[in-house]
Amino acid sequence: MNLPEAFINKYQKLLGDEFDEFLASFNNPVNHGFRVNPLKNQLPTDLDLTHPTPFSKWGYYGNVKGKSLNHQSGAVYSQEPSAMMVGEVAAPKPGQTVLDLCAAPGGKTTHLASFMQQEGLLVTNEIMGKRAKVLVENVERFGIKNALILNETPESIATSFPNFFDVVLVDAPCSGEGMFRKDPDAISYWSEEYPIKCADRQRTILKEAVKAIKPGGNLVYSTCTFAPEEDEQMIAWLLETYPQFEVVSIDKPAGVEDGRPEWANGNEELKKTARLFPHKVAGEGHFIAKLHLTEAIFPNKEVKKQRDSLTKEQRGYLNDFISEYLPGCPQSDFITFGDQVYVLNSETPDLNHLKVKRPGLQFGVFKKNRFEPSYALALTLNKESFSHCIEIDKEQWAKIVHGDTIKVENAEKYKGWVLLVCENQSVSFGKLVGETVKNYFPKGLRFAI
Ligand SMILES: C[S@@+](CC[C@H](N)C(=O)[O-])C[C@H]1O[C@@H](n2cnc3c(N)ncnc32)[C@H](O)[C@@H]1O
Repeated sequence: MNLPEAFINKYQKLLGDEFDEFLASFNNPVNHGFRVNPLKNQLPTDLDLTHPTPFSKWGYYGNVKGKSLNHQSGAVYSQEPSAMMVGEVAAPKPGQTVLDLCAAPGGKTTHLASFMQQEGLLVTNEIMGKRAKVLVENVERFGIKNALILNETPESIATSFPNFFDVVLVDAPCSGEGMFRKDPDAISYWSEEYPIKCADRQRTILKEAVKAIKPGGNLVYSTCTFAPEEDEQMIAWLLETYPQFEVVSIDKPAGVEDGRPEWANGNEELKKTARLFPHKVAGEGHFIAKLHLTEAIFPNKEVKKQRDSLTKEQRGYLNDFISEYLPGCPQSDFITFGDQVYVLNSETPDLNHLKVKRPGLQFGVFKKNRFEPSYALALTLNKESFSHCIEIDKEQWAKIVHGDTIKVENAEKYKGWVLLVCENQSVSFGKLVGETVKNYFPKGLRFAI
């Protein structure tokens, strides 16, 4: 691998005797990984689950194809193995308020949701419009019901959510040195000054992120770079600027190292942070810090709640659908954006002035005199929660994701919405007319096997 000379010189000085081993690791193969989805009631099929990663209880080494049932149904999420440690350090509890500030494509968001078990509010935000779209797709595929998805700046998040979250994750945009082996293109962006520029941006993001943490809450900061400017030095700056934070010790699996105080201001507390080096663990380079906010930094402001916004007529259509198809579904509040209807989480603040991609789980859409359930809803359900399910085989699944209609034999004498289930994973809604299942797999997501 062709690494920049300035990069080599920098780490030769910093790492000393360790440097040769570090450099050699760039020629080793990349480790691939995936996490299984505990929000689905079924483990994936056809996947080797005999090589767990040490970084997450849901993590395994191995490769998952994008055009596979396991990926499409959200049974798994492909993630670089050492990146799995970030969610594990954050480990939010069900019922908490959680912010993933720099979230796309959604690796950490789906991991945080795995801990939350659909309870509490997960605000997941991505500043770049195109990347926010991918975040939506991944949140929906994973079957997350409690996410509010935003496409905002950290400033506006801080304004709308003052002292609000129990857990804030800043998985910061960084110089990406830890990903050089996995994504050699990242090398072309690198220069000696790049980590310093990235550190400036990270400070700007963190100055906003701290405003959104509740006293008693935790901040998790992570990067995928080795650069001390973006890692230990960033935490040293944070502790000097906001003495209300204390560093929380991170449990480290074998090979994960302590942060290096000598690469910052010598503050021994920095040893509690974690460094993942590719010559020490089977994964790429990462840095993780966890900080506890002991008392408020900023005065408290009241946050207005978002209200249910269904008309009586819309409520009627929804109740009809729920009583026919979702008998055990608990009573929820809903919010409409145009014709689209979303489940409203009780913690959701007033959404005015925010660029909202999804105010909650997309439930469906009102069309003239009827209600049509969404693909996102289908992926949160299982055979037990929907009244009409049809089991399809892999061949039929391939037709569904391609956008074709399928025929089912011995369909019950029944017309209407059906949840299509393949190998115990919900894959889409369809509509049964005679023996034909009309395809409702979203046009924008269709693919050929
Ligand atoms: C390391 S990536 C996040 C990866 C993601 N957490 C995951 O696990 O899939 C950092 C993200 O920060 C976003 N970003 C870039 N500049 C930003 C800024 N000024 N403020 C907030 N986010 C920013 C990038 O678009 C990118 O999606």
